Amino acid sequence: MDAFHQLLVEEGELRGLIGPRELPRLWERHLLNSAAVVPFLPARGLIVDVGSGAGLPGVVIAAMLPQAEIVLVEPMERRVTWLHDVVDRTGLTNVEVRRARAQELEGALEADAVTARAVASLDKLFRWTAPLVREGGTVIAMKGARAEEELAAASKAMRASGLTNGQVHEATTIAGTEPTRVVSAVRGRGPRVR
Ligand SMILES: C[S@@+](CC[C@H](N)C(=O)[O-])C[C@H]1O[C@@H](n2cnc3c(N)ncnc32)[C@H](O)[C@@H]1O
Repeated sequence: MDAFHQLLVEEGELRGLIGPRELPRLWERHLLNSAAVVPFLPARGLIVDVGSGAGLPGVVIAAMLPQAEIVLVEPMERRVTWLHDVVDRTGLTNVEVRRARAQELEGALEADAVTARAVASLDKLFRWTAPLVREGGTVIAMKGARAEEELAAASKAMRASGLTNGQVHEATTIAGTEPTRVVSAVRGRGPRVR
């Protein structure tokens, strides 16, 4: 985590990944915020982070769950290059980087959980990520203060994608840091309705 933080400090702004105002608050706003999803994930198995960008939350998850396999999915070449550099320079051995849009990977991955932070509206996310999750697996989306409203608005897309049990959880890592909202949904049994 320290090595990742250091890389973001040294190169994050230069490589267009993080705004200058974010640098002093990388730990709280980005790294600890990303760490808040970890309790919602399995300690082992395949976890796919869609739209990883600078590596959030995927790289943080990989560092915190060394027994899980993490696939970072990112379509932008520049960001994919960065993610490969991060993997090389942090020495993480449980990470694979895939250059793709989530929608292009249907049938290619059967994840135990898929995560996404600041990637798209929930209705889009449900449609993009549900096909990447095994039955009984979970979709985990990090959302802001309006998570409940967004979940209500996306309930049709959630069901149409074969997901059930949509819930909003408030999550924090250490006392004093701003809580974040985590939306979870489970891939149900039965045929998906499109
Ligand atoms: C606002 S950034 C957030 C990056 C990171 N998750 C974070 O929290 O800092 C959104 C990222 O999602 C990626 N993205 C956009 N559409 C996508 C799609 N259909 N599939 C996968 N990634 C996508 C973008 O290239 C971008 O890197």
